[in-house]
Amino acid sequence: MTFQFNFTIEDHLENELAPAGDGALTLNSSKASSGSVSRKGEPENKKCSEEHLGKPKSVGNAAPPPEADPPSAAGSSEGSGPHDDRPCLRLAKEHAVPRDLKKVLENKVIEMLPGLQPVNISVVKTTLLKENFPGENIVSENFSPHSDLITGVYEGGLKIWECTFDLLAYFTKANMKFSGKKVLDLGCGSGLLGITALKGGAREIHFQDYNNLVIDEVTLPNVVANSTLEEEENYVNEPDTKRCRKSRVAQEVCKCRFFSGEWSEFCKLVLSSEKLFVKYDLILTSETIYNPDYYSALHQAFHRLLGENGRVLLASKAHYFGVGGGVHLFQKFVQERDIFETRILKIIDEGLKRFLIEMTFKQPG
Ligand SMILES: C[S@@+](CC[C@H](N)C(=O)[O-])C[C@H]1O[C@@H](n2cnc3c(N)ncnc32)[C@H](O)[C@@H]1O
Repeated sequence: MTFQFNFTIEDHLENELAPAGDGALTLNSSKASSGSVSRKGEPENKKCSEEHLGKPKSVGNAAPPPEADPPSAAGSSEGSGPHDDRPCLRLAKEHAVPRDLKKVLENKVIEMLPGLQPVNISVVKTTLLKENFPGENIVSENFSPHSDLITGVYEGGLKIWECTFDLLAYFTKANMKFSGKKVLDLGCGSGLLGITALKGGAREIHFQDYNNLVIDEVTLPNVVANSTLEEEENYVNEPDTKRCRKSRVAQEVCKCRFFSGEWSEFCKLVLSSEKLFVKYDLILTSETIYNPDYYSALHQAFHRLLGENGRVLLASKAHYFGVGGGVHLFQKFVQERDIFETRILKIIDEGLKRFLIEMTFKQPG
């Protein structure tokens, strides 16, 4: 099985992209994957007030988040709780897949990702990353070079986070079956989890990321690139290779839908997009519980979108320094809501401690 993604984010972002004079440019990241957070700038499609954004997170501050009840979440149907303070709501939208799939890979360079992945992974480098950011206001000015994301502005999807590889390894080890399933890669970033499901024969795969840019520049190109490579491998000896390849790639990509936006907005969008929305059999999510302010929206998304016999596979670091979230806090949050059962599938105790967790409904049906 071969994977690809479309950039090595560190190459592009480690240098802290300076904001262009017009304020268009915007990204900042570092190799550290500790989940340190800074807040800067405002999302394009919805400017947020200070109250909505919540308290600034200081880099490297490992203090637990406040336990006192913050203001209740606007529009939340799950009631208030210790972490219902909702940050800015970036509106959700579905991204159209271009008819000409070749265009998606224009200016992208494909290369193998080095490392010890359980599967071969290659990378599509986005050479024009800087220039390709019109409109998405991810401002880097004064943003700490050690931050991986900016709360409410850029939520980290341009980087491939460690726990994605933990889940990929688990899929291989557990001989995970995707065939015929409807799958959501929630907080997808590079989209590797969803791509794996696609390759494994999933019936339908939805990819969601907070940022438009991530979907357009990273997730979608990766899906197309992986479908393309797969075709090249499979059909290399067949006579009418080209025609065959085209149609098969299109068929694969047709199984996928791409969304950006904040989780509760995403929920609203997908639930209203079809009269009888068929819920997901499987929700895959990696490194999405770093911020306790998002727990309500995340839990609500699981609750509203997971099929009654479905399961969530969640990968996370034990703790996210600087942001305050982590496995213990999230499990406590889930227990308090009493909707899901959680089960630890695996603990990875090398470097930063990490967990793979399964969530299922307590009372299916
Ligand atoms: C740290 S990144 C992880 C990306 C990817 N899953 C990985 O493991 O490489 C967190 C992801 O969750 C998404 N995310 C975080 N908070 C969100 C929110 N409140 N609403 C929607 N998406 C959010 C971001 O878009 C981002 O892709």
